[in-house]
Amino acid sequence: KQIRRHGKRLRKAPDTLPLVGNGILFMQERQKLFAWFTKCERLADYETLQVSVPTLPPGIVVHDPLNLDFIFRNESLFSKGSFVKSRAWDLFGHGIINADGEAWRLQRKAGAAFLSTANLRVLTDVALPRFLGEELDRLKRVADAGGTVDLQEVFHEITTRLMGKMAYNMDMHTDDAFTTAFDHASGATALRFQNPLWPLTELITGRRFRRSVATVKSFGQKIVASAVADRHSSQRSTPDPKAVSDNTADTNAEKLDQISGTLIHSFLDTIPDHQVVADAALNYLSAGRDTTAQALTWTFHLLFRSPQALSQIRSEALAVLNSAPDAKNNRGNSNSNPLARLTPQSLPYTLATLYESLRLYPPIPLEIKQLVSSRPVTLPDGTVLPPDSVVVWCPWALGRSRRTWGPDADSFRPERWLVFSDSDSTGKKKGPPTMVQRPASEFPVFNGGPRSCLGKKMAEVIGCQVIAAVAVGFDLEPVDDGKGRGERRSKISLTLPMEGGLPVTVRRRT
Ligand code: HEM
Repeated sequence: KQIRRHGKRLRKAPDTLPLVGNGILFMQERQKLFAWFTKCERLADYETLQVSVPTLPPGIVVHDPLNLDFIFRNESLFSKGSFVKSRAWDLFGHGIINADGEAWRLQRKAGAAFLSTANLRVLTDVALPRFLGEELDRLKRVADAGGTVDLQEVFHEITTRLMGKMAYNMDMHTDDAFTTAFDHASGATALRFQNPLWPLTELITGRRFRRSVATVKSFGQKIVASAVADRHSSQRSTPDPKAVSDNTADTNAEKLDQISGTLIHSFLDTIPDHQVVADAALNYLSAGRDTTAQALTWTFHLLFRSPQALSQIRSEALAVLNSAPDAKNNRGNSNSNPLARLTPQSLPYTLATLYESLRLYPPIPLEIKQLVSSRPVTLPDGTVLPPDSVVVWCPWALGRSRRTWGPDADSFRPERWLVFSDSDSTGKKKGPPTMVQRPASEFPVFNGGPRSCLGKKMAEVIGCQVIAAVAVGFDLEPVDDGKGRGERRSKISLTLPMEGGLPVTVRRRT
């Protein structure tokens, strides 16, 4: 079907071939696909382009922020649809990433309670300093032995342990069978979106995928069984976050224990079917841990090539660590770990660095929605979409848009995220900077509208504390494996893992 704007056919995306349309192009490896989306964005200058693949519904690639804003605001029209759900079903099942309606609402509500301000405070003050501290000790041991370590794996271990303890009250690690199985299943699911013949292909190559999904699902059941056992032993229901924030006399360990398992217990309180609870748990685990660990990995990849930014992060963090603890925020009580003072509020340059890295390397680099309406819908630019149309946007390409970000869109420049409200008579900037706020339609890295990411604040907290602590504590040097400091690739996945990890040598800083 031809899609039209103001009565005229939409321009086709570049490299569209007769008969096969963009079918062969979409099967390219993902780095080439990202480059192609970037090329589309630059050619289109915000214009909506048509894409087509034989046997699939008609599709468009969206670039205009006005269109994206409309899509976010009309979430009930532009949802996952059968196009996304059928491909993601095996891995995500009834979980929030795939769910609509009541099932989605319940999981979103439970997630919002889990990510409450009080819980994030325990994350900043207790849980993160504990698990980050253990990984910092590991880095020290590697440094003393003169060895190397995969930084991506270090970050993954921190986010896995955090989510494991806080959400499920479980001791989780990255070297388990679940992680390997999930990585494989995520890659195979991503391939389903690129290959229109996936049901046939999987008849031949799908065995490992099915095994991986089975391992993932059985891990979901293990999470549920552990929470049910927890309930029986302690007669526990959903922990009350207020009890934590109100009682400053509690020790840190008590605070963490009180909130541990908040998420899974609130699922068990509200969702009767344990299979749905297991899917919900697995979805949150993948949404929370992989994205954040990958964001940290790409941030350090960028910092290795920008010594000036790295040194600014170190100065900022040292100034915070060397200043008097902030009694008002209770960051200086005897319970507090100094790492707890490394927060997004105290580290504006570090937060800007995280955002700049997310702009260039968005952990969810491609988004696909489907028009679920029995009637055509007109986008703000006049594009008339027939029912079932597939709508695609590429945060990877939109983050590199020169029209949105300026001629230096390809450059890593954290300063672009900071504004100084005050400058002296010589024009020198005074006072602390504030973060530039970009609408989700221009910076869709955390999605927008009612289904925007629930964990943005959690990601900011983890990002700032980890980046600052690692930068202050260590000199890291990427291992010269032929790739050195050059461009790195992402391996096939629904998210953006760095292919081959980020191996580094480690030296302690005094
Ligand atoms: C840098 C880190 C992160 C990035 C870039 C990110 C990005 C996103 C994006 C793009 C979506 C929409 C995906 C879709 O189309 O379905 C999303 C959804 C979601 N994210 Fe995040 N995320 C991050 C970290 C987190 C964390 C730490 C959590 C905490 C558990 C989290 C929880 C969720 C949840 C629950 C959803 C589903 C929301 C819904 O469908 O209502 N995310 N995230």
